[in-house]
Amino acid sequence: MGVGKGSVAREVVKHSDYIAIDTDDLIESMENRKIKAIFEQEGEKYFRKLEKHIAKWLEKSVRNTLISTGGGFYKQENLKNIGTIVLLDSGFDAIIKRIKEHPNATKKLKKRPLLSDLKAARKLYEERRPEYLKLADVVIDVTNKSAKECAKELLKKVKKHV
Ligand SMILES: Nc1ncnc2c1ncn2[C@@H]1O[C@H](COP(=O)(O)OP(=O)(O)O)[C@@H](O)[C@H]1O
Ligand SMILES: O=C(O)C1=C[C@@H](OP(=O)(O)O)[C@@H](O)[C@H](O)C1
Repeated sequence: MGVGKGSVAREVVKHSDYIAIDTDDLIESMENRKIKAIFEQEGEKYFRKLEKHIAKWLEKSVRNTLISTGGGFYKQENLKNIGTIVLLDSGFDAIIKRIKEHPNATKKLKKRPLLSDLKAARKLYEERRPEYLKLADVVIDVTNKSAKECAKELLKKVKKHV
C-alpha cells in the first residue's frame, strides 16, 4: 500500500517491452466498482475470493508481464507459480510520509480501506513484511530512490533471476 508499485511499474514500462497489469484494476473492472466499494458492500472476504480467481487466471494464462498486486495478494497459495516475485521494500513511516506528501493525499488515503486506521495498518505491515521477505525472489529497497532508479534496478535483478 503506497510503496510505489504503480509509479515503478510505469517506469518499467517506459524502459522495457513489458506490458503492465494490476490485480486491483482487474478486480475493479470485473466488478465495475472501486475496491473501496467492494470492501464496504461485500467485505474483505469477498475481495480475497476475487483475488484468488485472478491468481488462478494469472498462473494459467499470463506470461512475460509485469503484474502489480494489492498488498494482501501474497497470501495466494499459487503465488510462486505465477512468476518472479519482486518486493519493493520500505519502512512503514517512509510509505506514509510519501502518501501524505502527494497533492492528492486525502483521496489516496481514502481509496485504501486498510490505511484508514494507521495503527492497524502499521501492525499489518509488521506482520506482513517478514512474509514478503520470505516469498520474494528479488528485493528492491526503494528508500531515497526515484521510481526510475527502482525500475532500472528491478529490470536488472529480474533479468539475472530468470
Ligand atoms: N520513488 C518514489 N519516490 C518518491 N515518491 C514516490 C516514489 N514512488 C511513488 N511515490 C509516491 O508515493 C505515493 C504512492 O505511490 P503509488 O505508485 O501509488 O504506490 P502503490 O501503487 O504501491 O500504492 C504516490 O504519491 C507517489 O507519487
Ligand atoms: O494490503 C491490502 O490488503 C490491500 C491493498 C490494496 O492495494 P495496494 O497495496 O495497491 O494499496 C488493495 O488491494 C486492497 O485495498 C487491499
